[in-house]
Amino acid sequence: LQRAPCRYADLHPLWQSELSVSGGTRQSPINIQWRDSVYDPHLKPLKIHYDPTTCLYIWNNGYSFQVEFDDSADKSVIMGGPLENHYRLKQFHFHWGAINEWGSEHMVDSKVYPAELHLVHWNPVTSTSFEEAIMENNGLVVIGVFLKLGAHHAGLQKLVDALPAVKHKDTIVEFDVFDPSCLMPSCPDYWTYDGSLTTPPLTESVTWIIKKTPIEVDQNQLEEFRMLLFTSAGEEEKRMVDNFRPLQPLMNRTVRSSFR
Ligand SMILES: COc1ccc2c(ccc[n+]2C(=O)c2ccc(S(N)(=O)=O)cc2)c1
Ligand SMILES: [Zn+2]
Repeated sequence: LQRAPCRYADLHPLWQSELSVSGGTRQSPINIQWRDSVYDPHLKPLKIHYDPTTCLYIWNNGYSFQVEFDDSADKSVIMGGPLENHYRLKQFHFHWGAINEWGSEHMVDSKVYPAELHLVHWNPVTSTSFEEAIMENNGLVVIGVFLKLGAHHAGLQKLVDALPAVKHKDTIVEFDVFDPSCLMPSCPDYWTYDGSLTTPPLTESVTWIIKKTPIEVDQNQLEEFRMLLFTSAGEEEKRMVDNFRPLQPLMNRTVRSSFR
């Protein structure tokens, strides 16, 4: 199913500036062709250790809602998989569509999901801060998890219940204890490839780890995402939907899989 015609003029200002990054050779998102991915037996299982007390707050940054974590120590970290060392969790956010027929950034054999979760981590060994890591070659690791329409997701509901408090751009609400591991599918299988941020500054600093198995969320939960606004209080309301970047060319890249 092709995506809705994506007229750049309709795009949120954030994306209007980027029709393509001049000279980009490893841009994201991409369509993962399962049969072209290469099984790599050297890929280790991904190890995730998130400390729920490092969760700080939720905020609406004008292109998604984002949950920020205290990344001042190695408390919420990932390691293993394709990674040389551990990476610290900085934030997670989502991308979604106006309707269930589209919304994810990555696709699998051209299959698009209604939403996609991104857990953003940075390399504290090669960088002293997230902001610095954004500019480093492999400064960031983003874990992508597809959301599909299905059963109610109890763990996600705690997030959904807080969304009305961050309806408008630049609003924030405290979010004390939350373990994002509850948003990970139990299946360990993933694809991995070298890519970029999918919003400006679009820097080519991301090792992507895309989980093969989606998590299930129900219709009401997706509709709560769609109640958020791109706009600040007092501005003419623009619903926060279709905050995904169009597919980017694979160019000279191979997608590796952790599974046969
Ligand atoms: C230097 O100025 C910056 C730096 C980073 C910014 C940003 C604006 C939005 C998101 N970020 C991000 O950190 C960011 C952007 C995209 C993604 S994504 N969708 O996971 O590729 C993750 C994180 C501006
Ligand atoms: Zn994202």
